[in-house]
Order: sequence, then structure tokens, then C-alpha cells
Amino acid sequence: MMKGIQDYYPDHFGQCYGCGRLNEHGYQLKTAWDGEETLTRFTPSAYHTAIPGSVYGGLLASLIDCHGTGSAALALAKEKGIQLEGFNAPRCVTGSLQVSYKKPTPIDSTLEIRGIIKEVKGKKVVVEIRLLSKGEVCVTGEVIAIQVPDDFGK
Ligand SMILES: CCCCCCCCCCCCCC(=O)SCCNC(=O)CCNC(=O)[C@H](O)C(C)(C)COP(=O)(O)OP(=O)(O)OC[C@H]1O[C@@H](n2cnc3c(N)ncnc32)[C@H](O)[C@@H]1OP(=O)(O)O
Repeated sequence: MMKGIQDYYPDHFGQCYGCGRLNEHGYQLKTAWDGEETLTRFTPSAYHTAIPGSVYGGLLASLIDCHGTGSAALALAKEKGIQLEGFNAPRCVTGSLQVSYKKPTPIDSTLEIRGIIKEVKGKKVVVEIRLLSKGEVCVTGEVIAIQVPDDFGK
């Protein structure tokens, strides 16, 4: 599996259900650059179903959510010239999450979730997301992510 920004969060930020590297029950998403876009992949299982043959919409929203916050963290690291090493990644939480389901998402294929950074303003990052199955855009979304300090949630 590829390395993602989530591998550079310290342990106490590693429990997120969507992307925490230490949550053995979670999705453990890995968000990385792919050229100017950000990319993560997720392979759904049969039990992630909604209507027959397609993926449950709440899961798709989760994937957009965590890929959005991970993309925002990557964008902040780039903006600040941070070389990722150890556990020095900026961390963001979701301020808002908007999701639009364009067509049913086939469940029998690995999903690609792609992000485009629309805005970086101080600690706020706006990320536009496309979720594709079999090369077709099935869901679009927008995440507004906000950087949080190291002691957030402690
Ligand atoms: C427990 C630890 C968790 C940390 C894990 C990290 C790693 C794992 C990651 C996993 C994550 C997985 C995903 C999850 O599940 S994350 C879990 C779900 N999210 C939350 O629980 C977040 C709860 N909310 C907060 O803590 C605060 O309200 C935050 C931190 C979001 C902002 O409060 P803060 O006081 O810091 O903000 P500010 O007032 O200085 O505003 C700054 C700018 O931001 C803009 N803005 C603010 N709020 C919103 C909003 N709701 N929508 C749109 N925009 C908003 C605001 O207009 C301004 O922009 P501008 O006017 O300058 O243009």
C-alpha cells in the first residue's frame, strides 16, 4: 500500500475511523499527491452495499470526508514548505462536507477518490472531490477543512 499523509500524523491522531493508521477496524485511507491532484483508493466489500450492486452512500461520504482532510493537510504542508518526516504533518478536521450523488457507484471495482485544492487561506482549505468507479465519476463533493493545533481533542 502507498504511503499517505496519514502516516505522518502522531499516534494520538492515528485513531480516525476513516484514515487512522492505528485503527484496525477503520478504513485506513492513505492520501497522497498524484501530480496536481490528490488520490486515494478504496476497494469496497460486498457488505458495503446499498441498492444491489452499488456502494452505500454514507460510506462514500466518509471516503470524501477523510480524503478531503488528508488533501488539505497535504496542501498545507506544501504551502508551508514542510518536508514530511516523522510525525510532522499538519492535521485538519472537517468544518463542512458537501456530497452530491450523480449515479449509483458500482461496488465490484476499486474506487478512486481524487481531490483538487481550490483554496488555501490561513488554516482553512477548500478541496473539491471526485469519486470514480470504473473510470466514471459517481459522486462529487466539497470539503472545507480547518487546521487544528497539536493538542486538539486532548
Ligand atoms: C480528536 C482529534 C481530531 C484531530 C484529528 C486530525 C487528524 C485526523 C483527521 C481525521 C479527520 C477526519 C474527518 C473528521 O471526521 S473530523 C470530525 C468532525 N469535525 C469536527 O468535529 C469539527 C468540529 N468543529 C471544530 O472543532 C471547529 O468548529 C473548527 C476547528 C472546524 C473551526 O473552528 P476554529 O475556531 O478553528 O475556526 P475559525 O472560527 O478560526 O475559522 C477559521 C476559518 O474556517 C472557517 N470555518 C470554521 N468553521 C467552519 C465550518 N464549520 N464550515 C465552514 N467553514 C468554517 C471560518 O469561516 C474561517 O474562514 P475565513 O472566514 O477565514 O475564510
